[in-house]
Amino acid sequence: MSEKVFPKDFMWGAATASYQIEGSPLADGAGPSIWHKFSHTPGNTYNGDTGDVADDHYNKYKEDIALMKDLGLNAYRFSISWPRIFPYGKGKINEKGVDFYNRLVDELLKADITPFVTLYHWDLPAALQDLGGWTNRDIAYWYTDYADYMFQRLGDRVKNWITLNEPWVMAFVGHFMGEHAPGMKDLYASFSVVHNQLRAHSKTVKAFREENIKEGKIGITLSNSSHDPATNSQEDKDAARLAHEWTNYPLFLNPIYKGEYPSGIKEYASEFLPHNYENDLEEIKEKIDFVGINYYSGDLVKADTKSFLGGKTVERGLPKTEMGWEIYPEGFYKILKGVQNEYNPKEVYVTENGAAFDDKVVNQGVHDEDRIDYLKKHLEQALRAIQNGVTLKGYFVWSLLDNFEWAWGYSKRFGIVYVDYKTQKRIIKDSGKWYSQVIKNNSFEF
Ligand SMILES: N=[N+]=NCCCCNC(=O)[C@@H]1[C@H]2[C@H](O)[C@@H](O)[C@H](O)[C@@H](CO)[C@@H]12
Repeated sequence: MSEKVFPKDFMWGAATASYQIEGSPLADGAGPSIWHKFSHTPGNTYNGDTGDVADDHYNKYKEDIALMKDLGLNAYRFSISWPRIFPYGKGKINEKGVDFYNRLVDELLKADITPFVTLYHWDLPAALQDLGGWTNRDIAYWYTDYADYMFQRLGDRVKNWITLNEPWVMAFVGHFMGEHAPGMKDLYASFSVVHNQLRAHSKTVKAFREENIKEGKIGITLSNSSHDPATNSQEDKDAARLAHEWTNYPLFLNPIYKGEYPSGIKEYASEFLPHNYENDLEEIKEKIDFVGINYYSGDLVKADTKSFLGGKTVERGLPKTEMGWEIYPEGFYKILKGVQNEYNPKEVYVTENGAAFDDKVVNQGVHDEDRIDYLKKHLEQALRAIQNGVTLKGYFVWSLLDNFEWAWGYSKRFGIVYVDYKTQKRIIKDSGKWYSQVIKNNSFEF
């Protein structure tokens, strides 16, 4: 393999999420999600932005799939909105909700685009939050019933499934920092949410195996930031390792692959884990087919007794994206290589990588050289990882379209396609044209 070309059959895609792009959150019998309620609660999002319209993808999906085809994508990662299927989370089924995803999948297959379906990308049915949401142990059953129903309805055409998107962010940003739905600030709740997501994930993997979906594969998508010690001191090294075990893939892959939480979590955070959590570990240890890795940035960690798990992040002084995240492509390699070394997964997919920049339309175009530079530098590290033994099979850029960036609303643009929210017009950015060339050449050099 030449040093700049990706393996033959490497998968090139783009990723999105239901609440961030679809709009029409309550259309055709759908129930409200916790993000519908959170964004409609004053003060929770920038400018009071909500997902009521977003990219209007619920109505414009055919146009957007034609865009994906123009770009030459051979895969597309999207999420299903649970409350469109089960408006109250369980019980009554909303056929019109199922019908939307049936039409979406059929249109993708017509365009020769492989669907990668995320079953949960944070939009929990609000009715389940009223019962405690992810802090209620019974959610493992409610979620598995929902997932199994989707396997039955779409499994004949959808072969690649992701159980959960970024369970760490949902657990801690949503239940400890309070900046995401459901807006809780309770460390004990956060660790219960970690544990119940793992229980739900593994029960669902078991149900998936029983559905016996021909050539079906199932995995999980995890958020990661590359944490390096601020100095060579033992305190900083220990703090960086703990930050890694807590916020990155080990918190979930250790239980899934090894049947136990990372040693640092057991040593320094066991008081926050649910009572008798050990009784669930055997069941959580359920084989998966691939690991999904999300990566955006890296940071330095400095020992700090006042911070949770004794470490605080400090900056390197590197250039930043519009999110204020430092651009650290080497960290991408470290995370990918680390997953392979520690768990040796059969397959790895980059399920999200991308950046927000201050995109402007100039002469009907968006000349986002900064995003091209970011993507190129990260793809170089992804190829380096493959050349060093990482079983990386595909890459999904975040995101296809500018979209609702959670608490930041529409103020941050991650798309390779610009969305004019006043007119809903799409404009392929220079980065989208560049990415289209990457796919055509299977290389970032052409
Ligand atoms: N470990 N750790 N990390 C904390 C760092 C979290 C950084 N933000 C993300 O990962 C979210 C992910 C989300 O899937 C998508 O829905 C968001 O739109 C993107 C962009 O924000 C990214």
